[in-house]
Amino acid sequence: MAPSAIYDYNDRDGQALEAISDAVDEVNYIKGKKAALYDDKSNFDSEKDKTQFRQYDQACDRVKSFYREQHEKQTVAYNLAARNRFRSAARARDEMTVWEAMEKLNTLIDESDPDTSLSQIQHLLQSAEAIRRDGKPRWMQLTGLIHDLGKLLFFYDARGQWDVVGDTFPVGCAFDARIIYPESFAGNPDARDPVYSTENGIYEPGCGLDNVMLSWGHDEYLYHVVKDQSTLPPEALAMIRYHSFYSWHKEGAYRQFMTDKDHEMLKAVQAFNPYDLYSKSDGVPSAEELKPYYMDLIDEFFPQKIIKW
Ligand SMILES: O[C@H]1[C@H](O)[C@@H](O)[C@H](O)[C@@H](O)[C@H]1O
Ligand SMILES: [Fe+2]
Ligand SMILES: [Fe+2]
Repeated sequence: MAPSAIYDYNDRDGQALEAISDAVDEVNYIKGKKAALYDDKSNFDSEKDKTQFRQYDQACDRVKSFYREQHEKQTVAYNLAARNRFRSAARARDEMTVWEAMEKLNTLIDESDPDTSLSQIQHLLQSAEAIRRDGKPRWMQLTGLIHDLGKLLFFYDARGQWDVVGDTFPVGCAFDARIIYPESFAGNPDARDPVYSTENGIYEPGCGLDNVMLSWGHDEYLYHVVKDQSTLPPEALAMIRYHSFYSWHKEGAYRQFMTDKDHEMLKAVQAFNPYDLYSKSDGVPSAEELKPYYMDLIDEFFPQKIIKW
């Protein structure tokens, strides 16, 4: 389908189709959500083949030097300090609506991303629209819309992009070889620490991902914001918190730390991932046209409207 056709339902027959899509959501809820959530016959209209995404060996120098810096600086010491700063900073850093946050984020160009040079608002709308197009529940559409809003951290309390964007990985245990550019961890002092460099490091097998410290960035930050201020379900929180943890959700690393609940959440994160990744080659959505639909969706799950960031 040509990109222009994808957004047809926003034009002439928009209202009728919106009613149908609402009804489909309703049914999905009643049916117990999961069947609709976890089927993976995705029907993306990408011009780009799926194998052409995340080709880090062919990525430009900007991406490579981003990851060198991130892998050298994300240490246990840094992660404890970042979490302390986050907790002690008198909330809030800022107060604004979700839509205002999307607009604020729009000036950031993500240096870690080899697959898109679009603005963040466009990436968020592409993800949400791909989820909506597949008839997924409203909470999941909203999750697509907001999943990268944690990148706002860049404007508040960041040392650079290296502690905001990019893939995440656990600190405090050995860096797995399935993380992209694993060789760049040689410059991280934790790789030579007698405890942090062991397979389980400071963790116990089966301790649960809740207890594993993932490299600080947009996922963890937004998870806390959304957990406290929205009515989104646990699957949505997991999609937000773990969407950048590719060595885990895509490559199968760090499975020894998981609990039964983490296995459930893994399915949700994996169901979300194609919408985040492959929608990057979809047509560019019109923020103005889509705004009314998503404003309603935001109101549904963020009761107090003005969010503390
Ligand atoms: O470059 C991207 C980008 O920063 C995304 O927001 C993040 O979720 C991905 O894991 C990463 O590969
Ligand atoms: Fe992200
Ligand atoms: Fe994303």
